[in-house]
Amino acid sequence: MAANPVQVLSKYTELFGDTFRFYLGGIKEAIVTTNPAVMQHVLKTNSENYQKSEIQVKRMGHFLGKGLLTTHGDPWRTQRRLIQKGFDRKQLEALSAIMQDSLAESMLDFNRQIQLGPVDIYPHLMKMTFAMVARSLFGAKLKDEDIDTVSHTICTVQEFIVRQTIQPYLNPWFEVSGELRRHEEMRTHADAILMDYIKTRRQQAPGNDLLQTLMDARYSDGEGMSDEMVLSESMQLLVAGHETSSNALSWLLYLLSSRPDTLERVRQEFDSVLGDASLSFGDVTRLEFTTQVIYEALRLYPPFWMVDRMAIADDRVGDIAIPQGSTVIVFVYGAHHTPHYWPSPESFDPERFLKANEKLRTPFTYLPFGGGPRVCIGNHYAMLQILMILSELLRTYDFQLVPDQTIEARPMVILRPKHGIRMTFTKAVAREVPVSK
Ligand code: HEM
Repeated sequence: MAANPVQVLSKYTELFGDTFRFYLGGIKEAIVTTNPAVMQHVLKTNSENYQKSEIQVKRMGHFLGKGLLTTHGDPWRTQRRLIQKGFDRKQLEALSAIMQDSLAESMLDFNRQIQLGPVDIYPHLMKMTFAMVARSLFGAKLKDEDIDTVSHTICTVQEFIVRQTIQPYLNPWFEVSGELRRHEEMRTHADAILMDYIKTRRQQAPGNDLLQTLMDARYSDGEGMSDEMVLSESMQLLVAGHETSSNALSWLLYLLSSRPDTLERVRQEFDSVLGDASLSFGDVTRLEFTTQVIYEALRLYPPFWMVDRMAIADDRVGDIAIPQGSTVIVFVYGAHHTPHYWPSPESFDPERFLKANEKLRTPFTYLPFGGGPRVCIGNHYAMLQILMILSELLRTYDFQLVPDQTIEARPMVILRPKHGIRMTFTKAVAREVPVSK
């Protein structure tokens, strides 16, 4: 189970049906479900009865303070309403320029790396997406070395939180050995870097970035967020946004590398919609086929392979009792691979996401971004980011998977490629494209 929970839970789903119980560590009751009605009930219809899991609230809260990821009830609702504005259509239009500038810089670095030989795309894409999210938050002037420090801190602290959670018996040791303190100090250092940008911005002209949205937001009493709150929410957006889009992009490139026909159709769509121009938010709805391809990649490899909740009070869905204190595991990967809802679930078929098929789909069978009121706040941003990076990579390079490597998913918090995904990039063969969009 610890080595590969996705494999074990998929097998149990086959054996015991779409909703079954087991006991975590022999004591704590967990209900695993791929049943759309149960998932909808827990995430949406009766979401008030469910809180986020301990890992998010207690352990992440210790390092990240209070914010979207780590709060419930009214405090969460208030913050969500304010922050939502940062991801609306108008703001995403405005962010497109910052995102493109960040991408141009990342592509220079990527180009240097691929000249040296085959690369594992995962860390490179993570660097690209992290820089993009960081600059969308703190603006174009965010320095490279600060991005590196904050990114390193977030990765290290997140791994530490996972260790604290899956090996809870080591927690006393983490305290006495100084490991906990060392990670707290890293976080304090990263905080100080970002706080400097916040304080400086308070004295400067407004920017077009998410930091500005956070600073301009007003509670119902007319007060704005404190600097500490702005910092906490920024850090939580960085945590939530840093490994998800890069993960999706890695699996997407992997899938495309062995499907030349699909790849060619994607390239043709980029050519006809963008010409030789860069992608911005307004182009997204016109990239219909590429969006279907991304959705299908997110179905096969959902970065969050599960979403968990804890029941505050006894509850019931149909004949399934959910006792107070039990954990419900919404098994997203399992739901995405259920033959009943997804015929030949292991095969790659973007046509499943044709607009005409949308209405035929059972609600809550496709949950890459979660569902209900806590659905991913960055979902449109993520799609924009994936399309932007994909369009630049395909415009610049041809790519091949390095032969004889084992590609395997390792489901930790995120569905990472266990041994990486090694690819060779070469200059793209020149194509005839319209001059501009
Ligand atoms: C392909 C990329 C992404 C995927 C698959 C993804 C997936 C998810 C999922 C499944 C949830 C719900 C978790 C739950 O209900 O417990 C979530 C929440 C969240 N995501 Fe994303 N995400 C992505 C990108 C992003 C990005 C780029 C950002 C920010 C820039 C972001 C920010 C957040 C935040 C703040 C939440 C918590 C929302 C709340 O509780 O109100 N995500 N994401």
